[in-house]
Amino acid sequence: MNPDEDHHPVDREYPDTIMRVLDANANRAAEGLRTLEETARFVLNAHALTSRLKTLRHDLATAIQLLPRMQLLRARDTAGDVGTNATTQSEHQRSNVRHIVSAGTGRTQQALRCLEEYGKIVDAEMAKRVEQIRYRCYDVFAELEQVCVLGGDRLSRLQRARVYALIDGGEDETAMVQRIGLLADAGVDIIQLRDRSLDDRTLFERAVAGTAVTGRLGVLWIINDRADIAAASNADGVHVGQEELPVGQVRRIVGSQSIVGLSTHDIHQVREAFASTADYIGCGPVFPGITKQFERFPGCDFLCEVSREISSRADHSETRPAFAIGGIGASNIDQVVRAGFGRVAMSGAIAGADSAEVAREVRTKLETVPIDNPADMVIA
Ligand SMILES: Cc1ncc(COP(=O)(O)OP(=O)(O)O)c(N)n1
Ligand SMILES: Cc1nc(C(=O)O)sc1CCOP(=O)(O)O
Ligand SMILES: [Mg+2]
Repeated sequence: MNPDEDHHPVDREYPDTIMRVLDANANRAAEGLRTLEETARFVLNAHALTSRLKTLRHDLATAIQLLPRMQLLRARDTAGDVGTNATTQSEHQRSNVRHIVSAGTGRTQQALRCLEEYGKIVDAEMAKRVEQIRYRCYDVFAELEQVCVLGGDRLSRLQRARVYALIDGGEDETAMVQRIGLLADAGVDIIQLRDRSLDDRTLFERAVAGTAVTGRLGVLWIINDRADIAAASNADGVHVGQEELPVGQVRRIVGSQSIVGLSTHDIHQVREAFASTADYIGCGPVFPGITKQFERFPGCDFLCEVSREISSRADHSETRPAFAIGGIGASNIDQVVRAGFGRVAMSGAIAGADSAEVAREVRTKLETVPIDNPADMVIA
């Protein structure tokens, strides 16, 4: 349908008062949905939610087309609207993203209800469609608010993270928990459980124990390779490699509130990762190390390429935090820093008795590199 044409069977003129309510609330609902969609897209990186909000916005536009558009426009009288000056103090105050979301969801729901009630006078089909949209909004909005609290908190901690430690499951659970405590005290921001020697049940139990202790210590807890175990143990996220389950499928298992990390070994993989729903990338291997053997080392040249790629993208919502990985420790951290990296992941270097000193020394060097904090968002 050409939106400029008025296809409504205009066998009657509706009062301007009714048309003004419909016109104002159609605009209000569409604007509210767009605000929420932009939040899901640019602030929260919540791709599935973004597309659900977009579909709702399009369905609303289709329903509104059932109204006599010319009558709506003729009735519009913004200058004569006594409500335009009747603003409240709270309308001008949005201190954080969560605040924007709760204001947006509330406004949109109210506008949809008005559209539905007044729409019944003009077009019953339109009112019925809006009612369905309102019901769908309840679910999507509930999820959006949860992502804001949990996912938003995780993402903002990820944005600030510099030191990422990979650990195994230890001799037993107590030993692993002690190790986590020591690393957290040394300022490590993220800890990954990477242990391919444990059976699934033991890995799951270690993952659950890690979720509890890292939650208390304020450290992010990531499970290597296993989206199922990350989801079952309520970990903060999962890390996968290029030969493992694709990020989109991992996302289906862990949901939009979890962190998903992806390994990259060349600049094409980095660009692909930035176009995916991955929340961060590992870049390596930089140097030979004791944890894993490699045939090829993209090294510091690769890190320089990634740094250039990130700084060339003006819209930082199109990049992700990047952690250099592979053989990194106190002895070579200067080279990583010179390549422009302010974040690293380490395994072998933080496995010994001096792990806390290494973590602290590495962190001090990394802090000389500014890290982009794109949203710089306060999701309190
Ligand atoms: C932070 C981080 N970066 C890279 C990796 C490596 O993942 P992957 O390529 O899947 O190799 P494995 O660790 O599974 O052997 C990682 N685990 N963490
Ligand atoms: C598991 C792993 N993945 C890498 C990659 O480049 O993807 S490097 C690596 C080993 C990390 O341990 P260490 O710090 O002991 O070298
Ligand atoms: Mg892997």
